[in-house]
Amino acid sequence: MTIAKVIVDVPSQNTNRPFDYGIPPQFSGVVQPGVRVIIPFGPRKIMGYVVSLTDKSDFDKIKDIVDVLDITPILTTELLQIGKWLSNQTLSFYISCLQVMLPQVLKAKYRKELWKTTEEALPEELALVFAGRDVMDYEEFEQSEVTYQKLRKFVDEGWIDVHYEVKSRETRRTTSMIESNKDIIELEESLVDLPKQANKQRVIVEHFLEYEQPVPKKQLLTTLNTTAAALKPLIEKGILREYKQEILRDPYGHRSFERTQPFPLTAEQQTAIEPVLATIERKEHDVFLLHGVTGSGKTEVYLQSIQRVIDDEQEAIMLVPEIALTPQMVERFKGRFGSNVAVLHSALSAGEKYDEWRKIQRKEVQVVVGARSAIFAPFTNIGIIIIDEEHESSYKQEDRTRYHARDVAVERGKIHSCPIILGSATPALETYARAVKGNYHLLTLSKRMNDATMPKAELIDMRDELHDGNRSMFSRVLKEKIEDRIAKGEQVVLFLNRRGYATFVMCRDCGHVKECPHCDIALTYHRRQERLKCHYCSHEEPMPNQCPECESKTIRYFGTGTQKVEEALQQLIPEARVIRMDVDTTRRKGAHERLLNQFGEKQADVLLGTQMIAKGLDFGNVTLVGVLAADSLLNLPDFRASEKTFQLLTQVSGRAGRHNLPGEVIVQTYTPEHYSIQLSSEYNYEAFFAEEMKLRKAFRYPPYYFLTLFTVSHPNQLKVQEVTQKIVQFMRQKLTDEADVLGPTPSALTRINDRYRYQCMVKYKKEPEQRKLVQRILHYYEDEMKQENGLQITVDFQPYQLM
Ligand SMILES: Nc1ncnc2c1ncn2[C@@H]1O[C@H](COP(=O)(O)OP(=O)(O)OP(=O)(O)O)[C@@H](O)[C@H]1O
Ligand SMILES: [Zn+2]
Ligand SMILES: [Zn+2]
Repeated sequence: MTIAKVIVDVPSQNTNRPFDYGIPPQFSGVVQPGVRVIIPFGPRKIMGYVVSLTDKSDFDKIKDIVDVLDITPILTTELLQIGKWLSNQTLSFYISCLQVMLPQVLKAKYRKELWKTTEEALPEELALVFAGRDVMDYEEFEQSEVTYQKLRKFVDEGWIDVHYEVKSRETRRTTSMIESNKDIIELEESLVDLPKQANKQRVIVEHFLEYEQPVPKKQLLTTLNTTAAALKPLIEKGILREYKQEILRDPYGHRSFERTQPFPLTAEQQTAIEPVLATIERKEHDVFLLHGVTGSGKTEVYLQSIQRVIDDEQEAIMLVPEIALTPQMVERFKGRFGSNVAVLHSALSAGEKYDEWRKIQRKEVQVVVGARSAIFAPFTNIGIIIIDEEHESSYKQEDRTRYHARDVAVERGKIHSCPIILGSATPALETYARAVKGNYHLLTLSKRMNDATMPKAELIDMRDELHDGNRSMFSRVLKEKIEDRIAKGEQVVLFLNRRGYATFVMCRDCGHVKECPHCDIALTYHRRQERLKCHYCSHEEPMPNQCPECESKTIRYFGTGTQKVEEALQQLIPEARVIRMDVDTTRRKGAHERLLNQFGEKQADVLLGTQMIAKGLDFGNVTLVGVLAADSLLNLPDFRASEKTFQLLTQVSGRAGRHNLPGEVIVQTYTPEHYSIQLSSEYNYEAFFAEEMKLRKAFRYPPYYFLTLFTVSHPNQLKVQEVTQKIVQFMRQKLTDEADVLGPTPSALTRINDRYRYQCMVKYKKEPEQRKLVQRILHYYEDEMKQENGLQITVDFQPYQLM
């Protein structure tokens, strides 16, 4: 094998295929599929991934690989195959699909430099910026007056050249180790040879006479209460040896986890787990939907299924939504499987993530618990993949490679011939429909643990409150019940949906709302810095002290942020001890954990928060859950709005009465008659499913139809309209009559970052030609899309964000 097929690190249509490179003799045997290499590409050197080896190339002249970055492949052959599949599924570039599977630090960083390529004096304009240097940073050059056109000209004329230097961001942490370099007898002899006054050296040598094992330098010096100065002569004389050993950063290293034993399963759990265990045993692929009400013991079923896989010497991937990856959750897995677990989530630093990933790669663990991207864990012998809260939209990646972790799981499950468990109290409509049809295997847990009942939910019509003169954001019932729990020493969870509840700034005189100058969206007021920020671009500005329209001084912030709720609650019930959990209070590392611990230790009566507290929390003393504005999600322009509302209300309600004390839920709403609010308060998933399916059928939405969403953006509004119109026409012409092609429509967020956005939505049942057609569109616009700040067309074959 003398030729490597390489996917180069250039995401574009023309380079979206393997390129052939020769393997020079010094790298033969080292270059294998899945390693990263440095290759010449045009005038520069870049990184690429070897995807296969071959003996023959169709090209006469090929260049050689310059360098190899990995000794062990970082992508398994299976993952290379998954990458290819992903690229076909999502129509993303192959290179992007390979990179999405790897930790951040393994993606190369390039330093761009300008090199002087002549001995002659540079033209004046250039000489000015180079200021006597031969090499300069490209970024610095960009700050200068010289235009890109001029740069181009200078390069063409041979004065200067653009150089790329590939830098790996990979960092490894090492520690110094000390070991004896002699056998026991020689050591004893050296003891005799030591100068009389060298007491410290003597102590060190005696240590190694007693203990043979290598020991970390730091530890050695502290236990023997000595310094490096005493060690140095011993190393110089060759008695001891110092070497570097890699240590993996362990984000949970400072914590010890109490080991837990498997519970004897309840009859329901037993019935649910049996078919899963049987599938593991037979090494078969199957997809299970574990539909279990909140608190029914789904996690215990996961844990025991994983245990079986470990006993079989296989590996397990456990996905949980990012926001549910709480310390409590990690503890449950670490508690059962100890150091056999790697944890991957976004709160870890890039280095920590890389080290957790390497534990998987080096086969030091058999289990990974992580958010979406953990689905690409480089295990080679997977025995089960579990996705908890499978309905969560965070399993869908929303940029570049628009994959859904659920699809990747099923694909990997087929390759590894292993079962998949999708678990939820409120499965996605698509998933439940598949289970009903028999494509997935339905398992049900209908009862809560310890015969606890589902908490009784009461709907409060906030319009009545207003009529009766209560202008506060707390209904009278909710206030009374909070006071009652505080008196009894029980705890309360208050939930506020963040979406649609940002605090915006409005003038009370003229109604003017302060919007972002670059996006069609109201700015959000950030109290601590007294500034207004846009959540879509980075724009920010100070809070104005008068209205820019009418100059009135009555400009105020509106809306109900968690901060405002906290203030209102403190006014209403001054004795309440409140812990607020939102993006602001949990930004600092470890803050999340600290706040939850405080609540668990009953240092507060009320836990007030956003989505962050809706899932995964298991506190026995919580007997009341209050939902402040149940309908805030209902009004989003999204066909899944009702489904999301139902899911969220069910999740939040599930936090109450989980152990011995009975729970209660108060749901405040302006639309108590809405079916998703009604049915969630009755915990009736089946009825909700039936109702929602009728609507989906009538309006031709998933799961009855598939959707493809094109989003076109450009700084010029006319241009966007024109391109979207063309796409609509083309798709209408080429697709069958069965497909609905809708548009061009302005997106719900019509302008982001000074770019206008329009969309075209295709609803269809079966269009085998569709991907080819989309590819033709992308090809057609390729040149325009390459221009900086030019046209952008994104295509999503499974859209979740419709804005
Ligand atoms: N077989 C069992 N015997 C005794 N206790 C159990 C058993 N299975 C689970 N539990 C306990 O019951 C409680 C609820 O279980 P668990 O959290 O697994 O439910 P869940 O369905 O995952 O809940 P949710 O979806 O609401 O997070 C936990 O405290 C768990 O330790
Ligand atoms: Zn005004
Ligand atoms: Zn903006």
